[in-house]
Amino acid sequence: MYKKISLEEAQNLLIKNVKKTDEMCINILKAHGEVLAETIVSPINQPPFDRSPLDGYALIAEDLENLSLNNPMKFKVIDEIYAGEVSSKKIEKGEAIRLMTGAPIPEGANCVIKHEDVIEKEDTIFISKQILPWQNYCFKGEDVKKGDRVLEKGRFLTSNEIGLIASLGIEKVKIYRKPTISILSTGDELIDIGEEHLPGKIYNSNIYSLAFRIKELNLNYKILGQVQDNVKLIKEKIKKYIEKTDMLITTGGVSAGKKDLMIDVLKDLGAEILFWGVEMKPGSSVLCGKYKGRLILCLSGNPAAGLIGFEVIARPMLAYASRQEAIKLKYCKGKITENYNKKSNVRRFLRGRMYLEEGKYYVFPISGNNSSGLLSENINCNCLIDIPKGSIGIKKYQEVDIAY
Ligand SMILES: Nc1nc2c(c(=O)[nH]1)N[C@H]1C(S)=C(S)[C@@H](COP(=O)(O)OP(=O)(O)OC[C@H]3O[C@@H](n4cnc5c(N)ncnc54)[C@H](O)[C@@H]3O)O[C@H]1N2
Ligand code: MOO
Repeated sequence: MYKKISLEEAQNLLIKNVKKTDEMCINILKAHGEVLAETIVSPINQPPFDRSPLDGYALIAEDLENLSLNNPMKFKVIDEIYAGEVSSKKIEKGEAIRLMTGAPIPEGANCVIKHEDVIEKEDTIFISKQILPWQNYCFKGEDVKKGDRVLEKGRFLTSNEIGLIASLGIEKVKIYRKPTISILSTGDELIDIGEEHLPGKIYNSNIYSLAFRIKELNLNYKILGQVQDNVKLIKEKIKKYIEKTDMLITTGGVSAGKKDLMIDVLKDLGAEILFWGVEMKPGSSVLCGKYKGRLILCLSGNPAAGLIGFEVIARPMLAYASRQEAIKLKYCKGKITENYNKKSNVRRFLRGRMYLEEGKYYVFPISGNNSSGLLSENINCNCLIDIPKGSIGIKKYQEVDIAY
């Protein structure tokens, strides 16, 4: 018999034994939602040249020193530059160059005046508005300088980061490969959706819940389907797929029934058993082994128990292995909005719905006093209420620990 361990011990054992994924180089078109495995240092100045933020005229601001309303200053327009072009001319005293937004500011000029603020007459413009040196002037490198560290290793890549990387002309980046988690359900009673609903059989919902929960955590999943309660068949399936995945999650066959075979499967395979049983409810029936360098986490077949086990046991390890801060299990305190009378001689996770009101968290317990943990209770659930071992019940508005 194995001794049950605490949830924290189980979390730590998984983190200690999981193999982090390696780095890979990918095109930025594929990098959205990935974690950066390198620090991005800018190879260029951005913008790469001094440029105009307006459609207008570049000139020497000091040429406007004697300007007054009655004495507009006159400038000779010597060239015209569109964005994407460069002028070969240098501005001298009394000269201006017409330029469009984004065009490089020509040599000699130190400001730009807006098109709307000048009077144009053929090759001449008249200005009666004061403008200062460096006004309406965008400097080379004012966004990013060549050699700047723009993004640090470990940064999660959203559209903002990818846009910035693209602005520097970087085509490929190094990222941490996202782990793939394969999922296998065991149970003679299981049928897949689309199959005939024969007596005694139930639809395999676990595989769907887990696959899409993994997807919600921004990780890759692979559905291996379901297999009967047969040690040989389960072993064959695991052997066939284990080296094509980063880890395996199975459901079913982990408690004390005659067909709870997962312990035999792992032992027969020669897997190292990390633990069997965690001091919590639901989801205490959970087994974990390590085989061919990969974790095999065997969750309870009971849908509620398996999913809660996945959240509190597997998620911290998945956040660590994928280097995603955002998917870590988070904790806060909040006031429970109903009485919960059930005594608990073991730590218990209760599904709940938390909300924020006037800066304080409240949590409504979805699971009732005698709930056996039904799948329908997952609808509207956005957190778990963490009830400590030895609780004699919780009074309305008492403060509780919430995991989400
Ligand atoms: N003598 C004891 N019996 C049980 C104990 C115990 O301590 N002593 N613990 C009970 C608790 S609590 C749980 S939870 C379950 C855990 O059982 P398993 O994890 O071994 O899972 P199964 O027996 O295979 O299935 C449990 C339940 O869930 C249904 N199921 C299984 N797989 C799926 C699936 N993929 N999709 C939907 N539903 C599934 C299955 O038909 C069973 O009804 O053990 C208790 N017994
Ligand atoms: O381990 Mo069972 O999960 O308490 O429902």
